[in-house]
Amino acid sequence: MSPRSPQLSDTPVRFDGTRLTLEDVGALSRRERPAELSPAPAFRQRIAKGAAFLDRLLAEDGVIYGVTTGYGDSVTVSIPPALVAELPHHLYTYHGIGAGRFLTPEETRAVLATRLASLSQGFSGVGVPLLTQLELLLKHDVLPMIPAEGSVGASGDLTPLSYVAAVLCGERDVWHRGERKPAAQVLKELGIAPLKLRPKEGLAIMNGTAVMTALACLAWERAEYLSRLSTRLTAFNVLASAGNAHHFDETLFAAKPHAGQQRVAARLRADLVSDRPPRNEQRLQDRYSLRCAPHVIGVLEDALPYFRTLIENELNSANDNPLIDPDGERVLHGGHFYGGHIAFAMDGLKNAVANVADLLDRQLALLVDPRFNHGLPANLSASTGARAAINHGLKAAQISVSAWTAEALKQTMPASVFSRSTECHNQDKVSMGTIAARDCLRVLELTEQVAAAMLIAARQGVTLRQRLDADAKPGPAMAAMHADLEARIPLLVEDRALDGELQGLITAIRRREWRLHEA
Ligand SMILES: N[C@@H](Cc1ccc(O)cc1)C(=O)O
Repeated sequence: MSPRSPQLSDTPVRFDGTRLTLEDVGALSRRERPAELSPAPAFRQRIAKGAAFLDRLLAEDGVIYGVTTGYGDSVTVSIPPALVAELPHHLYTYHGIGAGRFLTPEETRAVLATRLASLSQGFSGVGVPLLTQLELLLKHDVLPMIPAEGSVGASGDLTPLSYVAAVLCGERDVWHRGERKPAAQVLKELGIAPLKLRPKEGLAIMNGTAVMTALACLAWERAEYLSRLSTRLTAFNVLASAGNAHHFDETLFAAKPHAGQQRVAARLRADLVSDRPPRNEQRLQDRYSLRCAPHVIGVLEDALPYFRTLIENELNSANDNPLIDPDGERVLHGGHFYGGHIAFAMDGLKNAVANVADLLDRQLALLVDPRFNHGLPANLSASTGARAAINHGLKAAQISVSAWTAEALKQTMPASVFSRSTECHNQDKVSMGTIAARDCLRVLELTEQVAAAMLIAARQGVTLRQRLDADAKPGPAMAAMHADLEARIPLLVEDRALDGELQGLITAIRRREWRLHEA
């Protein structure tokens, strides 16, 4: 089985207000495709029209929230005309209080793309130069250093996005060509003039859901792959532990009409070539972690399309405040920066993924235990004879899997229920969507570790089963994957440290190197 190469393509992801997919964001985040702001005159005119309307309104002495007033609860403070131009720069300046880890380069590119998608809707009253500046950051891979913590997710992601706003204006630090540098220096080297924000542009950049939505796009792709991978791993575990393929019978699953669950069962049938599976003489019904695998993975599989809709609707939304209607020439004051849908999607996704980690952990517990694995050696050690006594096989790998699973399960507390009133009670109900998205990424990371260890167990367990039973044969796709695993991981006979191999497998999972049940 040859590893899948990155899906590089010259076809740009075009920003013109038409619908983007989360795969578009994923491709931009990995630099598999370039970004392009549409040059179409109609698109650019529409953007310019909103900005021109805002200028006119301002000249006619209109009162516009966040342009001629203070921010948030300070809406009652009027800004003297002479200071209006300085206001947007104050917004990002006082929000420069983020903390925690920095977003990764991939996450940061996804944030830039997601903000550009929102502003390209043409409802934010920004000028074309702001959009062009975001496009340039993506093009030249100039990545604002964005601290991950400090957003309540319902004035959008104000504090983390202040780092984007500041960099567009040549302030704070960026990650560029593998180094942290001052934004001013990098923009200068690239011949990019720092932006001077127009009225409302600070709010347009910051008062939205781009950080949580970007993280959600990346999380969804990882979860989708884990759904397929955990199905394949289950098939390996059924084969290795001489379990029953008849638990995944087509008629059985037709009687319970969850489409995703049915899909998982069909994938297991294909892997286990079990149209008419033999009855296992050792045990008529397997334990739940095998028998109910479609019922656990199926929850994730059934939730994914719904979560995709939520994430992509947010991605393709104007989510700042106020919105500027360029056609109706109205300023629409609302609360589209509220990230409730992403919060719900990420709280739900982390729960479904952590349940899969738990399922795999239980499967491994059965597989390494000679009381449950139907004839395989303890800890799947392949060592025989006198040396068998000192070799411990996958004992520590299984303990690690238990630790990672416990940590994943611990992250599943919903973030959205921890709303608290903040900012002088202007933001008195907030989404916590960014925290939910970060939790979800952590759960994914831990579950990928679990899955990587399970790949080692699958390689070992299937080889050992086939030594006992030459008829234990998987379907062709699964056989090819086992051969690939044999090439990657030498059979564990004498004890060795497995961390290097584990890391290699984690990387392979992140790169989605195995094609799994693709149509
Ligand atoms: N999201 C707030 C705006 C806001 C911006 C910056 C803040 O520091 C606080 C609040 C609103 O539109 O009501």
